Amino acid sequence: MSRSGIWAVIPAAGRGTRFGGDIPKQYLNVAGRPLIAHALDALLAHPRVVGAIVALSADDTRWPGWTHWNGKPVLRCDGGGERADSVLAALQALPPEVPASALVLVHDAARPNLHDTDLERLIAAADLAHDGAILAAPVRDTLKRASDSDRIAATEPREGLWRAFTPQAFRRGALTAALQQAQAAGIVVTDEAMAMERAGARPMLVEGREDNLKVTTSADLALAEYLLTQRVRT
Ligand SMILES: Nc1ccn([C@@H]2O[C@H](COP(=O)(O)OP(=O)(O)OP(=O)(O)O)[C@@H](O)[C@H]2O)c(=O)n1
Ligand SMILES: C[C@](O)(CO)[C@H](O)COP(=O)(O)O
Repeated sequence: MSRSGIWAVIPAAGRGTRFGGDIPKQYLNVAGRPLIAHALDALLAHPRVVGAIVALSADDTRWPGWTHWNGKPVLRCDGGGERADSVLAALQALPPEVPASALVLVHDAARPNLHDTDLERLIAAADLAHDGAILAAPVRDTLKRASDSDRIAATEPREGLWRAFTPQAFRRGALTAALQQAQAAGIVVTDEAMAMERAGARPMLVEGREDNLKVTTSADLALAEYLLTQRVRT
């Protein structure tokens, strides 16, 4: 399998409606920097990652205009209505010389606490896995299905269930085709693996750190601040 340069694809065109507030959460200051900066740092620190493309809202006025990070190119493109549309737009906006066989790492701008050890393990798995690989963690809590009145309707079996994180690593061509197929079918996929699964792939699950959190609501911010501040100190 190709071990060429890897491009990071960062969906950052969301509105942060669950988070609230006037500032899109990807630009909130966490541990002294915008949330998105932490994701760029983690991805572009890896020697195999040669550049990043960031999908932004067409009316984004806060993008600082970064064109390079850690000496590597940072491109931007317009995102879309759904996260999957933003990822597809970014894949299609990558430089044409990026081969279809090149690995891409799709990582949420809202996940600031990616560790280099997780990234290295994901890339090592994706190098060998024809169907790609994602960071994830086994479900460790008991899962309840709610009734329409927010009472427990049932307990769901958790054996074999995992929570998907990002980055998710796939070959550019295969992921582009899978996302196009899902879009054409009117299916809104919530992660890249879902599109690949629909196309018949069985991506590898790579167990990652539980603190690879996604900042979704304001309650997540304090934990993100703590985790990132601790990293700076250590
Ligand atoms: N149309 C969209 C929607 C989301 N995202 C990005 O996908 C990541 C994960 O999405 P989420 O956490 O849901 O962010 P938002 O969509 O902004 O949040 P909400 O659903 O609460 O509006 C974020 O980095 C977000 O910016 C994107 O690029 N394009
Ligand atoms: C891609 C993802 O982070 C994997 O868990 C998740 O599906 C994103 O969901 P969101 O609702 O778009 O934040």
